[in-house]
Amino acid sequence: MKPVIGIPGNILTNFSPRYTSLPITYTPHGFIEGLQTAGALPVVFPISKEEDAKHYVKSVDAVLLAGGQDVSPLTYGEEPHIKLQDTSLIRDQFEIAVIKEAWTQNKPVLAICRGLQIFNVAFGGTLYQDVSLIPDLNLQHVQESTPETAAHSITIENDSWLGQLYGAKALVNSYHHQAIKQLATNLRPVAWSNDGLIEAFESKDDQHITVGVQWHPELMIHNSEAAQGLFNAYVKTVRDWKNNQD
Ligand SMILES: NCCCC(=O)O
Repeated sequence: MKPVIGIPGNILTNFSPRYTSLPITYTPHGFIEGLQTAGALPVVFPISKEEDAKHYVKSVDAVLLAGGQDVSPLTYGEEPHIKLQDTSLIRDQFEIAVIKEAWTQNKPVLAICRGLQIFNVAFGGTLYQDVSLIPDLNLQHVQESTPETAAHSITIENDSWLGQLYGAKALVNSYHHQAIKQLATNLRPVAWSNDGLIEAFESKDDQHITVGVQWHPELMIHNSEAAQGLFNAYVKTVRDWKNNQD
């Protein structure tokens, strides 16, 4: 059986000047294609009431958290900095409910870019609202080159899921202006950029399968075996985990 992977979606309100009153529920296609190529069945969860999160999570084998808007600082007790960009509090609230349910139901989670950031916030972590607020920042984290191009290197913990996949070093693209400040206590950092930003985390305990990455593998799947390899490895992990549950 192919594993079913739920992706909390987003709402596009301005997809066409002719249809301004026709909001569209969507997720970027790279996440769909990466999972389908890896042998999974992706489904999109529409932004919904928080109490519905448990039903959505129960209906799938695993979750993928996609990229998108900035996480609202109201979710981690801060006021909006002047450099904060577009936010969606209803998306944040539903995704936090999905994340907590996935943790409670012990379902694997792959969290990408904003997904990594909101997973961290869901369990009490905080964010830099803009990378310019980070002391000693010296890398381009919003790359000027095209998205399928790797922009900087990361150093990876050997003793981690990502380390098993990539080894001690990898090249990644970079499209984020927010970043992890305080990491949630149930997570451990497993990859860093050369200027010290957390580029990936995993769960601290052995019971939960959680992988968060700050880069965008879904934008590199046509150009990088390593990028599609992340989706392949995640789907294999979900399939193995599912077989162990049966
Ligand atoms: N907008 C939130 C995810 C990417 C970023 O940090 O810019």
